[in-house]
Amino acid sequence: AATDAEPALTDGFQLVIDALKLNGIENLYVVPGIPISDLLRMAQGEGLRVISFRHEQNAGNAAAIAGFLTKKPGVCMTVSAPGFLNGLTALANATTNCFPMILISGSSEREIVDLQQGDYEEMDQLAIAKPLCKAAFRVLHAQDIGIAVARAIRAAVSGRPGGVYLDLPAKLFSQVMDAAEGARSLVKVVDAAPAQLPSPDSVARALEVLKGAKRPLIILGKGAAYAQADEAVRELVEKSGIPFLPMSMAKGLLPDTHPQSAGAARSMVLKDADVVVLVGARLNWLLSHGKGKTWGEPGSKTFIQIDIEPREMDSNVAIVAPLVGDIGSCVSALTAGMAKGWTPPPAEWTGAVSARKEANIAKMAPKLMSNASPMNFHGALGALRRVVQERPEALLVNEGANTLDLARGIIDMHQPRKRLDVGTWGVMGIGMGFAVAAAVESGKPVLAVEGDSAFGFSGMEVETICRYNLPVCIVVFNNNGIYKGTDVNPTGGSDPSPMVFVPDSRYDKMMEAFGGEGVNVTTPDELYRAVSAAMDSGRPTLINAVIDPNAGSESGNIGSLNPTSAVRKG
Ligand SMILES: Nc1ncnc2c1ncn2[C@@H]1O[C@H](COP(=O)(O)OP(=O)(O)O)[C@@H](O)[C@H]1O
Ligand SMILES: Cc1ncc(Cc2csc(CCOP(=O)(O)OP(=O)(O)O)c2C)c(N)n1
Ligand SMILES: [Mg+2]
Repeated sequence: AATDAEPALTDGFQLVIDALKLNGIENLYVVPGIPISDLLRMAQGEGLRVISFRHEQNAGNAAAIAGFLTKKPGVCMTVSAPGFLNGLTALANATTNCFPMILISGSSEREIVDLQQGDYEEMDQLAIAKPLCKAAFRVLHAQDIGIAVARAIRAAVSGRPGGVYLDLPAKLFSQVMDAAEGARSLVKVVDAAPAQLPSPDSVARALEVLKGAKRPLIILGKGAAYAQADEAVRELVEKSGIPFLPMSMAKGLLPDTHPQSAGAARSMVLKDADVVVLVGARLNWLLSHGKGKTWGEPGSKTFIQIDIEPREMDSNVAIVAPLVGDIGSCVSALTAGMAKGWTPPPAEWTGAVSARKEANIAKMAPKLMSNASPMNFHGALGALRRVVQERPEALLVNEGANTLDLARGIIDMHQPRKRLDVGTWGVMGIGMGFAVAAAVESGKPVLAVEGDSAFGFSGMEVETICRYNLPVCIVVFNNNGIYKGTDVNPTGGSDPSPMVFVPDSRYDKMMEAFGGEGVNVTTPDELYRAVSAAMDSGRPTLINAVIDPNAGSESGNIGSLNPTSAVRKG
């Protein structure tokens, strides 16, 4: 504090907190330890919400999905070296999925790292982070903290969002400077993610191509969900009359029950469409790279692509009408262009899509009514489908193989940004980090539908969920193993197959260990009632859903990606 003789002073601890608060950061997802424990105590004391995890990967995943949900960078803080490394998978996953997050890690002093003198948790973290994220910065002087935080925020959310690493050597925190000078060094970011308008020529070109379509299709990707341009997207779909196909985390942008949704006719529309409009969706492995039998006759497709990243165009196949800009600006420009004259797609196309969709829904319906016990995936997911339909506000977290692939098609979503899953990388372990941040950021109930293997990657965070008393209901689809629970050791030896777990285990007891609710269910009806009760109570709940170990298939729907040996028999 200031006295007449001495000017007021501030320090690195305070400047980091001030810089984050000045830029609207409210929540920190962390694992404490040297050199950030005091920083976290101070941050909490100054009104930031500090959510403390059991493993940095989960804190990082929480920050990443917080970024996806809020369009502000989620902030994860870790200790140096091992804590930093544990956060890297989440930082890389955020960058791959275009989620804005900032990983802030304490680190050793440069002079010790550069001479490799063996400090406590010594590592050249900045160099290691750089290839895995969108941008990486280090701060050596307290007066640079303000500009560094501003740079990190803008790097995370501008253009294609992604992960940013900010390296803070321990001695930075205790550096002292004049408080007034410190205040002047802070930077409040202006227009961090500016609208990026498409060129009029590119809009005209895209409209020309679209007008010539006989069987057009709109594919909505998680970029379209992230953009929060929901009304503009709805207008494009409904004004154009074009069928739409939502990618996993774009489900709910328009309800899956929307008359123009082609979700239940995915194979047909990908094969038969002639002009495809990609809206914030990459033509990567999830869309078979825009090639092969998924897409019908070679050369039978014309692609229009809306994306904020110009280099995404032609990544896999030629894009005849690239629209580079932000989703809202591009979609609104297209809709405005249609107002000057637009003919909806031929009824034979929209009719054929609807007919196929209705037929597929009718074929699936009886499977979802299955009351078999032990449950199969369809019966269990039929019950959860009803819960989500009755509770459209709830957020749904989903990971696993069969548990993921079947839930994606069976559980309809009714509102935007409610389905949060493994995304582009198909990474296991996002579950509990996503569930915590979904509850913290939205204040809404969260339903996490987890394969038993997937749950195991982040399961220790049930204690975190209990500690903050979060409204999270975890359903573990317990089929005793990875993909199935039936694999056996081919030698007949005492070791179990590497693909199976302790049979008939009770994950619900884990939640009870920390004061949450644990329930064991063996029928879809019991599952429906237990989840409904959990959502009503808002209490941390884990439901152990017993699934028939025979019910699954190897790797869910992507078994074809597995290499097979040509020389080994059987
Ligand atoms: N605000 C935005 N405006 C335009 N494009 C965006 C925006 N945010 C993200 N994107 C783009 O959206 C795309 C998301 O693609 P992807 O992650 O493959 O979605 P999905 O897996 O749902 O198909 C990325 O290429 C990214 O550059
Ligand atoms: C970080 C990481 N390590 C391993 C893997 C490989 C994998 C993909 S899916 C999966 C778990 C499937 O078993 P689960 O029980 O969850 O689901 P179900 O089919 O319903 O039984 C693994 C281990 C991935 N994707 N990421
Ligand atoms: Mg399993």
